[in-house]
Amino acid sequence: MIVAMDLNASPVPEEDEDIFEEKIHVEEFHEPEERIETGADIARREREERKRRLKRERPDDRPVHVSQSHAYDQLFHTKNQRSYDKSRLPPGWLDCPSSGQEICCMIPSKVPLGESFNDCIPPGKRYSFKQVIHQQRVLGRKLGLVIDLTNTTRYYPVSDLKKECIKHVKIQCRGRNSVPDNLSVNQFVYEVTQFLSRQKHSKKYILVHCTHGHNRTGYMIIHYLMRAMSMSVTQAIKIFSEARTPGIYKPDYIDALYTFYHEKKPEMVVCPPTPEWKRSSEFDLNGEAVPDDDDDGVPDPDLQENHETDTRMTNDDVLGDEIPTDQQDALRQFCYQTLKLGVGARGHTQFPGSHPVSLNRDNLQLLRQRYYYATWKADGTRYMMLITMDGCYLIDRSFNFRRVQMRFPCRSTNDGLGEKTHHFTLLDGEMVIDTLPDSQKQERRYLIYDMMAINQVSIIERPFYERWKMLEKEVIEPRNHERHNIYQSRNPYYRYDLEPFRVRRKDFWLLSTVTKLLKEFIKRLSHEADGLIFQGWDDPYIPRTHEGLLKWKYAYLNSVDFLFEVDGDRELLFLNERGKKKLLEGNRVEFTDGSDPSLYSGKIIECSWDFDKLEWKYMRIRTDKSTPNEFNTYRKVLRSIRDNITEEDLLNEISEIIRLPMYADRIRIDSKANQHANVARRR
Ligand SMILES: Nc1nc2c(ncn2[C@@H]2O[C@H](COP(=O)(O)OP(=O)(O)OP(=O)(O)O)[C@@H](O)[C@H]2O)c(=O)[nH]1
Repeated sequence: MIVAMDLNASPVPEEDEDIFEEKIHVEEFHEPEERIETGADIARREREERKRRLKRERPDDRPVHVSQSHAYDQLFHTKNQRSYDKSRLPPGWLDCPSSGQEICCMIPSKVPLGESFNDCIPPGKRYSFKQVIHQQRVLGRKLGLVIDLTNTTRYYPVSDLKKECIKHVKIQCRGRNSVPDNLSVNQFVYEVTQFLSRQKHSKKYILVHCTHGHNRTGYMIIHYLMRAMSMSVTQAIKIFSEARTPGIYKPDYIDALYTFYHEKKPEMVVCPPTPEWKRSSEFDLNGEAVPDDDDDGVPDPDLQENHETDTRMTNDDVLGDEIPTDQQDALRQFCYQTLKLGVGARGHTQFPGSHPVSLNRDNLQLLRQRYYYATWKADGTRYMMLITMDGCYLIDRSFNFRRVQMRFPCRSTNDGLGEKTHHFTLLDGEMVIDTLPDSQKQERRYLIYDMMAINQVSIIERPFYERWKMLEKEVIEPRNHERHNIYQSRNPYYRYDLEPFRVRRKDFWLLSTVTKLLKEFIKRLSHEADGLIFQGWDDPYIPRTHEGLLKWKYAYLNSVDFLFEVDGDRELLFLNERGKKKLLEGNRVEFTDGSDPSLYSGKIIECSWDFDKLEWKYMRIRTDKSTPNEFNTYRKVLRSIRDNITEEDLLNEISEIIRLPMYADRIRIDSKANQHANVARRR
């Protein structure tokens, strides 16, 4: 084959670049015109200048080594400068070792190139799926899955794999200066976990590849190791670098792993230099810098933006990372099973958390009949939280799961710290933002008020006081213990202070302290509170509406969440009834800030009742909710508004209750039991 080489032509953008397709598009469909330099152009120009400078100032003054294979790379690279031939070789590919050692059934590999690349590759260097399958078979391995992390589909036809009954999963990652995003990482870990859990009789292997099988591949495999096994980032990096020498060679990727897992990078950890086969491919035959997907030139603007930290926190901030839909379905099922709920007409789609009812003159009597404790009603955002070994999930009111990186060690059984972490422990609580009074510094805190499962065992039928005590002993204490003894733990580099929020168990008090709670404690809180919760001390956890779980709010804060719609000149308020929209006739809402109502159309708005004007008053948009309140809830709130139990009414009622013999007896029994428990613990 004769190839005309133009050694002076400027370098071509490399593989894995969507801008490549865009460029063709621009050239084909647009009239040539004078172009204003865009941000991307400037970045590209600066990157090229930097490369040229780098080349001039190579610190060790090494000559630019151009291997024979590299000459091949360049030959075809240059050949394709004009034609944008789909069979360009990725730079450095020929000399890059094909695959590494097995890590938990995963084989890190460079991208296999389909038969259409054969003209560009000398026979001994070919590495298509034909060779991959053969090489692995010689090593006694059968492939069952290929995870492809490249940002293009041009390297091989997936039909090569179908013929061999090998599943192909594409998780498109950009490479270049940015690490794979967190959703892609979650997808990768989920695919590997699912594949391995389905292995029955014969063991099958997973080929993981990006372009060269080092940075993106290493980043993903290390994430898997971190989540599947209990180890530190340093250990996981070492395992990968031993299996695929030299491992990850981009410092940003290594730093991102430490940051993600909240670990301090030990000083002894140094990023390996770029391998020779890669380094030489950074320069073309003309000595020009070649930008490519493993370029570590100009920082990615997206990454830079993430460093901005001085934004104020709000309760509407979206926390955590999206997870694959299939994984979410499986986790939803676990919640339903734990809470012993059948699958209704709407499947597992409804948020199953326990919900209090508003206090009215009737259910106020419950406080006399049953034994209650009280707490403040924290006004942040409601989440259930599912802790698993491979991640911790916040579950919002729309029953959506998002992954957050947190650590929850189990109570130690033999004094060794942090040996195991919780796995399928389900909690309920409220996320609040504490503002420290002096510095105005904000801290996000998850206040846990219930526990429904511990390490896969449902405990919803146990009385509340047992669940609450267990929560302290099994979740809070081990975490605090490890935090305060981190240097003796298995991972002394873990930094709890870098987690996205702090964690605390919510306190509950005897009814006799409600006056203090209302008049002093709530005022001193550093987060919002909008009333009180009365919790039955012996109650099981009741999913959805719990008629015995009572909330009291100041009447002016009693609120309903409506779906608001504007239809022509009509403003409509809707509620929910059995999954359908129900129009509330004859009700209107006033937007006190004078804003245009059409701005709120289609939104869920929280409204309180204006006693003077006898109409609803807009409070805020509920971004955390996708449906309005149930019609039934609305009726209860209305009743509570009408009954208008004032602070004075409530305190009078409580002062009578605490004088009842039933209440005093129970306190005596409880405090005796507590004394016994304390003595036993001290022994
Ligand atoms: N069970 C319980 N709930 C609490 C506690 N502290 C705060 N809450 C919150 O109180 C909420 C119920 O009160 P509502 O006033 O009905 O809730 P809301 O935040 O307005 O939400 P919607 O009812 O959906 O409008 C629960 O969803 C919890 O998030 C607590 O100690 N126990």
